[in-house]
Amino acid sequence: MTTPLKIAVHGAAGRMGRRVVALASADPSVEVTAAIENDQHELLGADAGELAGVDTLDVPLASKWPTDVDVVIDFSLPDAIDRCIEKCESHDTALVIATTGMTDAQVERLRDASASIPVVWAPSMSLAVNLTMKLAQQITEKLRDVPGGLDIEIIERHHRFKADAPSGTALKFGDLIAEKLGDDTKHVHGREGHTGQRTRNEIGYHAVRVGDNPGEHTIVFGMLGERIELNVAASNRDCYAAGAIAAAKWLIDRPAGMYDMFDVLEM
Ligand SMILES: NC(=O)C1=CN([C@@H]2O[C@H](COP(=O)(O)OP(=O)(O)OC[C@H]3O[C@@H](n4cnc5c(N)ncnc54)[C@H](OP(=O)(O)O)[C@@H]3O)[C@@H](O)[C@H]2O)C=CC1
Ligand SMILES: O=C(O)C1=N[C@H](C(=O)O)C[C@H](O)C1
Repeated sequence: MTTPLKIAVHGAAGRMGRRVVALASADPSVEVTAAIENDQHELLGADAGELAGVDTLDVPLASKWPTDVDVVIDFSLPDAIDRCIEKCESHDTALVIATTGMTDAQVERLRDASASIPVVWAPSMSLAVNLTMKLAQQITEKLRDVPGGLDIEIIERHHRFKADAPSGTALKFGDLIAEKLGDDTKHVHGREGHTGQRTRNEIGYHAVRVGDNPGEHTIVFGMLGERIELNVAASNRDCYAAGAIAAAKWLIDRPAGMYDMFDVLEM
């Protein structure tokens, strides 16, 4: 039997961190060896397995950076990202980064780090979401020049606790669609007041925050006379956690570089 992959979960007490710990603890090919949290967290010292609702793992929630780790899986906050990148770089540890809402400077920093460590960065680790992104690109390509014009709007729905808007996934859908629409695409966030008619080259974004929705994206392709709507909705967070663990396993054999879930899923 091969040695399990040693994983550290960054943001381990969060909604996503707990699901990564739970799924990883049921997978014999990986082992959670560290659970990282901020140094003020009220649950520091608690067992990561118990927090995740599974067996005791003898892995305490800690803020100190671990040394003996193969891959860090991050689901945290933009404020926590700089340290995470710096530590992975200095410890030569592969990094799966799932946090959304990073600044442009943080993305640049991540790209710099990927010169020396392998990184998977994706706003959605879900297989279904990534497949839907490809479908959205295909539909855009086919309908782009339809007589009467094509209007594309992105509606995302998430739980009331989400801190960033629009979702990282909605923004990625928009970027991928814009690649097919052309360079003059405008990204318009919500509408209010006397906006005038919709222009031809815009993508509209609408962020809905309701209850405990774990993530839903609808891409509307509106034409004169008919409409397509692509909808992809999570019913729980395990699609993201499973995708992140798959990314960690895939990443361990890769050279330094910046990868995404299209690479992991071979799409
Ligand atoms: N790519 C993907 O597939 C997905 C991405 N996400 C993204 O993942 C991120 C986390 O989501 P979610 O789990 O719902 O959020 P939570 O707020 O539930 O979890 C974030 C965790 O990170 C912790 N944290 C804060 N600061 C630090 C630090 N310095 N070091 C380590 N941990 C820290 C938080 O602690 P505290 O509570 O004390 O602040 C919290 O426990 C979001 O950006 C979200 O958009 C979510 C789902 C899927
Ligand atoms: O915060 C969340 O919950 C999610 N965030 C990610 C995003 O911003 O795209 C992914 C998923 O939709 C859940």
